[in-house]
Amino acid sequence: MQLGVIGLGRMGQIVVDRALEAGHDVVAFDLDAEAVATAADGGAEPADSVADLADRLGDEKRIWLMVPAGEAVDATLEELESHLDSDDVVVDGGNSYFEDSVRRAEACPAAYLDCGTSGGPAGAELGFSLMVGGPAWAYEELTPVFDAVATGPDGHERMGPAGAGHYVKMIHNGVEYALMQAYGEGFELLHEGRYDLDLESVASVWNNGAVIRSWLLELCEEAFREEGPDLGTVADRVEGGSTGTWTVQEALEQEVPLPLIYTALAERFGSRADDGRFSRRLANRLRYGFGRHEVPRRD
Ligand SMILES: NC(=O)C1=CN([C@@H]2O[C@H](COP(=O)(O)OP(=O)(O)OC[C@H]3O[C@@H](n4cnc5c(N)ncnc54)[C@H](O)[C@@H]3O)[C@@H](O)[C@H]2O)C=CC1
Ligand SMILES: O=C(CO)[C@H](O)[C@H](O)COP(=O)(O)O
Repeated sequence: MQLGVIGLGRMGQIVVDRALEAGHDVVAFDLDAEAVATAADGGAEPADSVADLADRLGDEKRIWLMVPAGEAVDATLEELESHLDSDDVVVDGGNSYFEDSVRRAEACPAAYLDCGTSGGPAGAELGFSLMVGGPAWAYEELTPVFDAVATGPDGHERMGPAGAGHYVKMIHNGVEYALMQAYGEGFELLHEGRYDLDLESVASVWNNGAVIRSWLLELCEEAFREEGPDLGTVADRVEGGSTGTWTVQEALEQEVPLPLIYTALAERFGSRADDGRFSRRLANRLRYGFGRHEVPRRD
């Protein structure tokens, strides 16, 4: 199959490489000419604009977007619009908000597949896990490409109509936040606790048969190995947060309690206070107010 890929960053380049490896023809475009050159070195046909990519694809276009969620997706779709008709299929493989995907599916002249993608750049060799929403015929049409980009036929599934793919991926990320928080808390107690433990070796033992073994735990083991048992210079600050925020917003709307995911998100936001948490500083001072407890003060 001939596939157009727009967005050739950490994730898009893997889509290109895996599609090429599986024998598909790829036409590639990115705003960054260097990224296009890298894709061309790997065997893709380079395009110098969205319109050029569309022209090179001919009839029955199959196009995979792997650009940052938000404005970049809308801008790309706007450029593509006049080149698309109802026989064409556009896949958005990024972390778009599911309601944006529903809106885009309604407006797009082509069939639109919202595809939640999990596995990250580290998933290049194994392949991704793909959660797809949109028309069944378009999903079936793109199945050879999904087989190539995912771990294989078991690594992708149609979740339902428009929005369902990105909805499932949003909640996947909420779970990711909670799992990261749980591992973080466990290792914090081990680190601060009463035994002098080698955290890399704890993670390694847990990864060998323990109930809580997982890829995230393998990444904990890697972090202790590469950064050292105290995590070296790694800062107390966690970026990102959009997908977790959407998950919590949806939970509030559906009145489904998600205390773990909410707490993980709140901890992430809390980590960004450059000047220390105001609430903790006030609690510190209040203990003096009611108990005359000593107030630890900063320099
Ligand atoms: N990095 C990760 O672990 C994962 C990322 N995703 C999602 O995949 C999408 C892409 O992520 P990454 O590859 O990590 O980002 P990235 O920042 O590495 O790459 C994005 C690429 O898109 C290009 N781009 C931006 N606007 C463009 C436009 N209008 N037209 C053409 N190219 C444009 C940029 O030049 C860049 O090369 C995002 O939605 C992200 O949330 C999904 C799963 C995992
Ligand atoms: O989707 C992912 C992993 O599954 C991406 O790594 C994403 O960027 C993480 O989300 P956030 O920025 O909200 O932490």
